[in-house]
Amino acid sequence: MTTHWIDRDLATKSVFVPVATIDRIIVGETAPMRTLKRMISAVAPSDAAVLVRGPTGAGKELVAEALHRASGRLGALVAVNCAAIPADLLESELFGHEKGAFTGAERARPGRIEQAAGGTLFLDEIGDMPLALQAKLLRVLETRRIQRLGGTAEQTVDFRLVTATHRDLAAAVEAGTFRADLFYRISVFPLTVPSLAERSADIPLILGRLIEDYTAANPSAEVPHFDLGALRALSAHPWPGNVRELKNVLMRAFVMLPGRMVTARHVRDNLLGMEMPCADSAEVVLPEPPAPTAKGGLPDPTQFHDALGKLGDIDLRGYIRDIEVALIEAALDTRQGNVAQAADALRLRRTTLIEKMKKFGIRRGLVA
Ligand SMILES: Nc1ncnc2c1ncn2[C@@H]1O[C@H](COP(=O)(O)OP(=O)(O)OP(=O)(O)O)[C@@H](O)[C@H]1O
Repeated sequence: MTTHWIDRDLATKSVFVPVATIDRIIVGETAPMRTLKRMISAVAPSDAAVLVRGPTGAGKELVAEALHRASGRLGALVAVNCAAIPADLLESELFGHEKGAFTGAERARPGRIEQAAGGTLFLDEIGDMPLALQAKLLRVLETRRIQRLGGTAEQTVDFRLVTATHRDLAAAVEAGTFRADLFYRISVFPLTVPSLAERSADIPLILGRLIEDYTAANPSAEVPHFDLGALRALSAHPWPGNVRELKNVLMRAFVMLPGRMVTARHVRDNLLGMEMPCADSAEVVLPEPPAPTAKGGLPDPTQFHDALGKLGDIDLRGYIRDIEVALIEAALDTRQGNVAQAADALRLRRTTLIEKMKKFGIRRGLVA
């Protein structure tokens, strides 16, 4: 950690907030994500300006949300995407305007900076802010005072600034498109969100959270189940669009493979390659039972010794989950969706089976 991060605000106000608060917002347990969350926890309670860097779709906005929620600030989190608003409108969007300030300003309107009073102002894509506006923002950061367009009175505003960019701002300073003084002002505490490829071991966890979010918003959606091979294929993908791209892949799985077992081939051909899955594979694909078998057709557990020798490693929890899902679905299929009979067949209590079905998103036989 370099000392230029330690400014007065940070030194006097920083208290670590529990990482649990941040864990609820940002999913990820790999080393770079744990480090990022510890840094968020350390800086959140201070007033230090945070610059969030990272590739597109990696979760920079989520970091801003985590910083705000963990800050204890009672005001709102106000987000402005500097790249999405035309340059000539950005100034009035940020500073607000008085009635008659320009043609069409029929009413006075507070700006986004005012709206962030007592809270956090999140300026996304700050690297796209026009130079003239950069000078005005710098003045606000130095004086903590703003003036609406067409107004004469100044007012004091207390907000915490979080900015984000996928650009190399130091290079933009060199090129003369970003002010050096503003760069130092906004990057008191720089945070970097790693690309998804740098934390591919987090993909199953992130996928789980995205599925939860999707089913909360679409309760009747049938959840696709990713088998071990599918998870491996996802891990091998380079993810240029990061978590946003993973989210798109999952949306395709909900549309193309609802309630089905998703395999590595599905991932490569249908979800990343965008071919429609074959109609003849419309049924749930159960793993091939290897021979010789014990217990009336189920794989003999002694075979795992040989298999593991060849494989080298295995995601045990993922593999056991796939087996559980496949057996529960098979039991339900053969009992025409009757949960009580399927529970008997699996020697489970009915309530235990229902709990498992809810956990895995298996809806067959459950009353909505
Ligand atoms: N760790 C994560 N866990 C769950 N969802 C995530 C995670 N990271 C990102 N997402 C989701 O991925 C999507 C993209 O994230 P976000 O908008 O924060 O990225 P960004 O880096 O700000 O993108 P951009 O550079 O385009 O502004 C969002 O829907 C977000 O909720």
